[in-house]
Amino acid sequence: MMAVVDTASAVRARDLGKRYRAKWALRECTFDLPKGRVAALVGANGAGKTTLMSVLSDLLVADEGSALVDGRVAFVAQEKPVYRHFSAADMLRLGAHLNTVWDQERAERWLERFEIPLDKACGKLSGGQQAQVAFALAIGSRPAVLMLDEPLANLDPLARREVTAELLSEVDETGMTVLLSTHVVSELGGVADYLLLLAHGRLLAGGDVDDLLTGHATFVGPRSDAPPVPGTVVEARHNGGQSTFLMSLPEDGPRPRAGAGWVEHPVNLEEYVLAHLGANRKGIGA
Ligand SMILES: Nc1ncnc2c1ncn2[C@@H]1O[C@H](COP(=O)(O)OP(=O)(O)OP(=O)(O)O)[C@@H](O)[C@H]1O
Repeated sequence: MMAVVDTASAVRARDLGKRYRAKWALRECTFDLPKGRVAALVGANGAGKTTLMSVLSDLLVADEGSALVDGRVAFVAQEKPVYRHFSAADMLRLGAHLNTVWDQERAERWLERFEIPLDKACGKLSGGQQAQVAFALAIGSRPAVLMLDEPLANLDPLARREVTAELLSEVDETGMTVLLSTHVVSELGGVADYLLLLAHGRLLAGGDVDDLLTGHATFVGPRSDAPPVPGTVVEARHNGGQSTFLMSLPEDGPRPRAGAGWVEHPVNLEEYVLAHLGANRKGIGA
């Protein structure tokens, strides 16, 4: 992967595509991820999240398009690989040996923070604890861009909250950029400030979370086949005498207002993601 010089983007992808034999797993993927952000990569099973991260980390070669990453990348794969017979301390020694840049204190601090024993064989740690060792290794390598494939998957709810909080403070302290894939959309609020939404290998939406959410609204009112404002209906639900429309509002012109009887609500990140994924469930056809 070529390094980007003098740009505000940590990752720049242009028409990125990757196929496994004849089947495209990623197609026409274009986005700029600004530096210092925590970006959530979200999509259904098989949407192409791991493929995208693997291409950005140079583990896979793209079949079309280009990707530029600014600086060193650390990628923690879904399986959170650690050597079973190595202790956490051994893993950190390995990290120090393998990485040209290594911050032992930072890596140790992560393990201490999550009370991971340093001397126990990783094979005897729980899945969540092994994940913490893999995170500590990645953090210790002081990456410019940290990519985490399903970092929250093995963690209990409290650990999920603590890991995301720690990641935010690492971002604050180091200015690194984080790209994390997850299915735990309900816990992204206040964590991710950038969203990449994938469906069937294509990018449905990419951008600043606040911008994306501001451009959407939910309207609840009397049962109706048509929405109360112009725009694109992302999701419509009809319940008894009531209709609910989650709308993507027109980008140009003043913000539309619904007529009497309709109440407008802001859309949160989870509602946004679920509505868009639901709308694209049937497939796009690569
Ligand atoms: N090594 C491979 N060989 C063939 N097809 C593959 C391979 N890896 C992934 N695929 C296919 O590519 C598509 C994207 O897979 P990918 O693992 O990137 O999705 P994902 O969004 O990470 O899924 P999940 O949420 O289940 O981890 C899927 O259709 C998958 O079956």
